[in-house]
Amino acid sequence: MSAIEAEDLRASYGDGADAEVLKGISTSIPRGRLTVIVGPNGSGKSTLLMTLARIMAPSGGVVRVEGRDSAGLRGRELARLLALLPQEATAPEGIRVWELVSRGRHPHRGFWQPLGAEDHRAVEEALELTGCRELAQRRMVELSGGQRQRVWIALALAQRSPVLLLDEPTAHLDLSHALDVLDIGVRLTAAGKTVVTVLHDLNLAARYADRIIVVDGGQVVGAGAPTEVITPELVGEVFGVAALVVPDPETGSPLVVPRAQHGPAAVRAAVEAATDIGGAA
Ligand SMILES: Nc1ncnc2c1ncn2[C@@H]1O[C@H](COP(=O)(O)OP(=O)(O)OP(=O)(O)O)[C@@H](O)[C@H]1O
Repeated sequence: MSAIEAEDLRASYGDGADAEVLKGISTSIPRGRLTVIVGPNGSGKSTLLMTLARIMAPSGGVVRVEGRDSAGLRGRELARLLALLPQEATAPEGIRVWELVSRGRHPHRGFWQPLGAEDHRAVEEALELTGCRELAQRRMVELSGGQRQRVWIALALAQRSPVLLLDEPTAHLDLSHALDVLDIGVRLTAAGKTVVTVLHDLNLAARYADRIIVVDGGQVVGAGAPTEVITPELVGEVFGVAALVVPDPETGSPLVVPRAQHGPAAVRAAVEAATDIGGAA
């Protein structure tokens, strides 16, 4: 069964046909798998996640989370099923890491209710999984961009919802930490959770995804296993980049290699050709 199903999902940031950003998305997110959403800047990926999480109300269509129509769920009920790490989260001024991560426990208790033993365990586990234990007493403002990002992931994990939506969780992370975050995603799916993440790096997407969903112009233009979806045609049509797609020699997952017509040699040749033309004129 699917963890999430969207049917003809629509969303707008204003009135009028031009304002529609999601233009009838129908897709399913398999339970217990890692699904990666890719697509060009501005294609609607964040809007899709926010609409699935009901941070943003859809203008049409249906979202079912764990079989339940999300429109009929109260905020706290939905938060117990699904956690969203938005692209740009802002921490309250002066807050320390432990306290911020503990806020992930709000859906499980009254706002003013003190944390119980289970809440403490969930926070500690989330800090451990994200390698943030040693940061627990630091203030968010003192951390590097990458450290902060891991704390935000810990906050989403502390919610202990079966479905986790992560909007570009590897932004600001160096390669090693990006791989760590995606490895956490795999570990979570091995434990039965459903993870959906937006990524820009097609090679990491292809390596980690059980399923890739490609969004372009507010519509799903491809979905399936990485080897089915990541093709030179798709990379050309959706991202406007001429590329070779070759199998990773170790894992077999598709590797996207931009063609030699992009890159310094090609740019220098073009500049030289333009200068020659200029000189001849
Ligand atoms: N608050 C807003 N008000 C008006 N338009 C918005 C708002 N947020 C996003 N948009 C527009 O909606 C479209 C989709 O934006 P969205 O952030 O969902 O794209 P994205 O695929 O996540 O982009 P990126 O890869 O750059 O993060 C874009 O055209 C964007 O300009």
